Amino acid sequence: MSVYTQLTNDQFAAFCQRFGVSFARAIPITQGIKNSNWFIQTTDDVDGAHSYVFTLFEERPPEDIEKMAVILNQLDGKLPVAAPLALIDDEGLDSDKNSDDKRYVIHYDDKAITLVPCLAGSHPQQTTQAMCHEIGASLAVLHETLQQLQPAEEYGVPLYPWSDVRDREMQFMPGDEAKLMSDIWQSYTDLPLATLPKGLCHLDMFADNTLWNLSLNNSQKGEERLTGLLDFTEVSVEHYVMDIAITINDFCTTWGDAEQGESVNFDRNKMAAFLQGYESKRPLGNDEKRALSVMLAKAAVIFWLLRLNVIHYNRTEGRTGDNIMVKNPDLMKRLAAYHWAHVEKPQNNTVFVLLGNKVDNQVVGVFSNIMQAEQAREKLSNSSEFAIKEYTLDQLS
Ligand SMILES: Nc1ncnc2c1ncn2[C@@H]1O[C@H](COP(=O)(O)OP(=O)(O)OP(=O)(O)O)[C@@H](O)[C@H]1O
Ligand SMILES: N[C@@H](CCO)C(=O)O
Repeated sequence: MSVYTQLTNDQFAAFCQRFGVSFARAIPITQGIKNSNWFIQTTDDVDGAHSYVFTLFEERPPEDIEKMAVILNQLDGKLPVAAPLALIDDEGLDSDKNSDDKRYVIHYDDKAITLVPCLAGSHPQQTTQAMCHEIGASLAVLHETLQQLQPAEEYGVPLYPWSDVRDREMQFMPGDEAKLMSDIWQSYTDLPLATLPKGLCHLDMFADNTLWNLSLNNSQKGEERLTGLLDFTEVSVEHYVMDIAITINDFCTTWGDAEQGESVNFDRNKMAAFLQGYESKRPLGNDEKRALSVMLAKAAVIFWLLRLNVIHYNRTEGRTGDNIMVKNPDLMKRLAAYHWAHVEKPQNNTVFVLLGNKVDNQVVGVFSNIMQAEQAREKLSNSSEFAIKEYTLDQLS
C-alpha cells in the first residue's frame, strides 16, 4: 500500500469540514504508487460504506492539481470521472476573483489535498475485447471533449523530462537493453512528429486506473461497463497517438507474474477492438495509423523508464517497507522489445521513389522510408496519380 504521509483523525476531520463533509473514519487505500489515498467514511455512511476518496498529492504542486480539477469538471457528465468537490469556505480566495471561481484544492505543507466522490466498480484483473472497445471509445471522447479547453498548454502539466531519466538509466544497463532503448527512441524521433495531431491527453490510462462493473453476472454476459476513469495527474499536451499507445499497451497485454515467468502476452485482436472503439468517436489520420507501431514501442520505453525512476526515487528518498508498491520495469522492457520486433525497419540499401505515373514516370522525390514517401504523396493535390516504388540502391546505379 502507498501511504507516504500520515495524518491524524483531527486533521482529516478539519480538512473534510472545509469541503462540507462530516468525517467519521479514514481507511488507507492499498493501490497506487504516486500519492497517498484514503477512503473517507462520513457520519452518514452505514455498514462500512465510504462516500469519498481523500488524496494527498505527494509529487505534483498544488497549481497542477488545480488544473486537473478544471479538467475533471469539464469531463464530468461525458465520462465516469470523480470531479473534485469545491471548498465551501472562502479561505484563500482572492478578493478580486469572481464568486463563480470555485476552489477545489487545500494546500498542506506545499502539497495539494482533494476530496472526490467514491466511484463504484472494481479494477479488472484481465480485460476482454469488449472492454478494449469501450476504453478506446472513452479515450476518444476524452480527447475530443478536452479540445474545448484552450489554450490547451494552460491546462496540461509539463511533460516529464524522460530523456534525462533515459541518459541516467542507460549508463547502468546491459548493452543490448541500452541499444533497444536508443533504437526505439531514434525511430520515434524520425516520425513526422510535427504533423501528428496533439491535444490534452490522459497519459496513464492503465487498467488499474479504471473501474468496471465486473460482477460475475455481467462478465459472463459480456456486459462489463466502465464505471470510473481515475488518476488525471499526468494530463498533458501530447500526440493523441501516444495516449492511444499507452492505453493499448496495458489493456491489450496480459502480464504474467513471477510464477508465470513474468510473461508478456500482447493481443492484437484486443488492439483491433480498441482501435475500432476509438475510431467510432474520432477517426485516426493515415499518419497516426502509420506512427502507431513505433509509438507502441516508445510508450513501453517511457513506462520502463518511469518504473526505473520510481525505484531510483524510493532509494534516494529512503522510502522502504511493505507499504511501498513498485511495478516491475522488466515487463515494460519486454513489451518494448516485442513491439520493436514488429516495427518495419528501413532497409539501409533500399529507397522509396515517388513517381508521377502520367508524365513518363517522372521522379518527384526519393525517400529513405515509406512513411516519408507516403506523406509527400499525400501533400500532392492529385495524389492518386503518383506511385511509390521500392528500389535497392544497386538497381538505381
Ligand atoms: N474516486 C475514486 N473512487 C473509487 N476508488 C478510487 C477513487 N480514486 C482513487 N481510488 C482508488 O485509489 C487507488 C489509487 O488512486 P490513484 O490511481 O489516483 O493513485 P496514485 O497513487 O496516483 O496511483 P498510480 O501511481 O498507481 O497511478 C485507485 O487505484 C483506486 O483503487
Ligand atoms: N501506470 C504506471 C504507474 C504510475 O502512474 C505503471 O504501470 O507503471
